[in-house]
Amino acid sequence: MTTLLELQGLNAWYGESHILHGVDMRVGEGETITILGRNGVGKTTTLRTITGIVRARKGKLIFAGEDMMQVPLHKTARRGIGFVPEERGIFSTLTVSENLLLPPIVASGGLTVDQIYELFPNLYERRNSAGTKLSGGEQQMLAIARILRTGVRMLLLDEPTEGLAPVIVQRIGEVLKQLKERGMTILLVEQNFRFASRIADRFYLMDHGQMVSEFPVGELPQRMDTLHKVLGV
Ligand SMILES: Nc1ncnc2c1ncn2[C@@H]1O[C@H](COP(=O)(O)OP(=O)(O)OP(=O)(O)O)[C@@H](O)[C@H]1O
Repeated sequence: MTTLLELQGLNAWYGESHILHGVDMRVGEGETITILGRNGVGKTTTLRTITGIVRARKGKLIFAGEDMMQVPLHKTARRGIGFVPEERGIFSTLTVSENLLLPPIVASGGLTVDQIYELFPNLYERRNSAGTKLSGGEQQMLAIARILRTGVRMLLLDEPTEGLAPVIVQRIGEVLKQLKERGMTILLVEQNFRFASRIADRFYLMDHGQMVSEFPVGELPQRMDTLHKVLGV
């Protein structure tokens, strides 16, 4: 499998705070990877460092063969990395369809608005509703949907199921599966094992700003006891 994203010895800082202490990770083209770890170990910071939002960083960060350390923040999306942050970033005064059309197209091959509405029928029903009127689940779907239009090659998702009802979590899982079938590469930070085990090919376990283990989804059952201990869930 071709490597799409590679991190080697990645370090990152917020001011004086050293948060990532040499992260090593590889994501193959078309793979779905989940990062697990307790609160505060650096999962979100890993995603923010990959996207270039965190600039105080050192180490190797290669995306599609290109050294991303040299790419300015405003150009990272154009390289094909789409980030859905935990706070979702929906514009509350704009309608669903206006939110959808906001991010610029960065490459061909993205979904059309019609394809997006096919994938998210509830967003079609709410296309004229303002962002403020949406439920948490609808906001999460809109945050994912609007990136699909842009033609990115890789989706970074930060805890997409947090605080959502089981039926919505299931729907988001189905959408991610369909995206995977279309060849999308997905990197997910997620606490919900059950959700993650339905879509992930591999897992990385993070602790103290490093990846401490890596395993395929098939090994999840025998690792459950250790994971429960490490994650405290
Ligand atoms: N903007 C910031 N400035 C300074 N420190 C930060 C900032 N954001 C996060 N941190 C700190 O960096 C560390 C790692 O945070 P991060 O959000 O990456 O953890 P996480 O594994 O994603 O956990 P969580 O699930 O709680 O978000 C934490 O100690 C956190 O307090």
